[in-house]
Amino acid sequence: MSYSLYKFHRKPSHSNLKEIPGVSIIKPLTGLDTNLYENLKTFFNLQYPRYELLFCVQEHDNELIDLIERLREEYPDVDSQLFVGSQKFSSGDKLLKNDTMDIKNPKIYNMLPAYEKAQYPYILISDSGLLMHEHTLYDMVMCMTDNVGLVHQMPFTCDRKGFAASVEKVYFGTQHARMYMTINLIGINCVTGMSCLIRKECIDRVGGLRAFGHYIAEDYYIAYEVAKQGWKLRVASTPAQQNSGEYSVSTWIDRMIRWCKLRMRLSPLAYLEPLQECFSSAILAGIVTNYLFEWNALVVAACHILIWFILDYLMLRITQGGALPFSKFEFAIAWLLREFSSFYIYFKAFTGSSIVKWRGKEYRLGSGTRAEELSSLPLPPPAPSLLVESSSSTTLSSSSSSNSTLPVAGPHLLSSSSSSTKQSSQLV
Ligand SMILES: CCCCCCCC/C=C\CCCCCCCC(=O)N[C@@H](CO)[C@H](O)/C=C/CCCCCCCCCCCCC
Ligand SMILES: O=c1ccn([C@@H]2O[C@H](COP(=O)(O)OP(=O)(O)O[C@H]3OC[C@@H](O)[C@H](O)[C@H]3O)[C@@H](O)[C@H]2O)c(=O)[nH]1
Repeated sequence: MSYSLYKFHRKPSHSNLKEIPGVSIIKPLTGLDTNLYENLKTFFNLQYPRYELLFCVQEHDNELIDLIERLREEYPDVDSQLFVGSQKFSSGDKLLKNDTMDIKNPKIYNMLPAYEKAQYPYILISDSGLLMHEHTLYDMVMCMTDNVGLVHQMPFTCDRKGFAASVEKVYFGTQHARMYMTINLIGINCVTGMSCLIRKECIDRVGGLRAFGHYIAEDYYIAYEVAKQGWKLRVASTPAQQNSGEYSVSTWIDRMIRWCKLRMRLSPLAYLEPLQECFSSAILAGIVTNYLFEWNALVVAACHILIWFILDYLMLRITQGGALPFSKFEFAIAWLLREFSSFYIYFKAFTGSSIVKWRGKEYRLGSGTRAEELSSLPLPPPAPSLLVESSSSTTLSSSSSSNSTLPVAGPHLLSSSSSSTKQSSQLV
């Protein structure tokens, strides 16, 4: 709690904006979410001197493309490009079908062409459901001091209507925030890839984003690699504002089961997670104090739960940085539901199959979240080349990939060499 209080919602230090490096913001998109227009719009309004927006549409979707085009027309001064999935890999490119066959992570697959085109030294991987405050990019860059290689936002949520939104906010602002901040405070890699500002050189050094394509938990491996190269990982001063329009308690539970399955394969410590929940630790505290001091176990457990509940409320207020959008009564109900549903989530993750469903596709998780897809990714078509639509013109580009060595199983990556060249020419 103290670390969050120290970390969050602080004003960034002032510095000479001209010295700030450019940022290539990669937005992997899969579908038309209710809030997508509103969310993407915030990226065109960022108060930052030099950035480009690289939109990646996984599969051809006219409505989604129209929405992005509308925004790009509204903001002609913002440098942006659109990469459409079905047109991105071609026989004409050096990034050939065979080179992409080993990429199982669909988010990585989707982002590849944008990464190849990114022109700035920093890249920001930013998930589709995020809304960004106009100063957040600047704040994140300010956190990227000389020894820092990756700045990540702790996942949190915007204020949205409905009980499901309250449950999500309570989860991300209490249990998740507590663990996320604690683990980061003690310097262990705990990075969620929802909103990550990364020095591009760190990724280039291992052959580009494709080097992480084997794993579903690409975020963990990216952070692992950055740290291995001697850089520090830092939590940003503002939490990520998830603002997806499609949410419900069951969607949240399914997502948490998927995340838990990932963590189980990243660290055996994940199996101890149930022990750090309020009710299980209350039972343990009751038993232990009864054994040691003969205290009344029920009273100890009740006090434990009450104190925990109050501290969780404070933690949520700290993460929110202001008033909550629901009453204390609603907080209590959402908190109880969150606490009890956690055991269901652990049970399903620990005892369920190794298959996870992500955006309609299924993947079998192997060791270290190494993935084997059960429903295939869209294969590269025999089209002439990679189509890139830029804000000023439409260009035909050929991109190249590296001859990188890909990560090995388990939470370790092998360093590899990389070489990449880029060319582009006007479309006639
Ligand atoms: C007696 C109590 C023992 C408590 C042991 C607690 C072990 C906790 C382990 C993990 C909790 C992490 C929760 C953070 C949220 C991560 C969200 C997430 O799942 N994100 C995934 C999807 O984006 C992502 O791929 C994973 C990222 C990081 C996973 C980190 C796993 C290693 C954790 C090792 C922790 C040791 C902590 C010990 C200290 C308190
Ligand atoms: O098939 C897919 C799935 C997802 N994505 C993109 O990946 C991003 C995250 O997807 P979701 O919002 O569905 O999933 P999550 O929030 O659970 O992802 C999170 O957990 C898993 C990690 O690997 C991700 O880095 C992290 O963002 C979105 O921008 C989405 O559009 C793809 O581009 N293709």
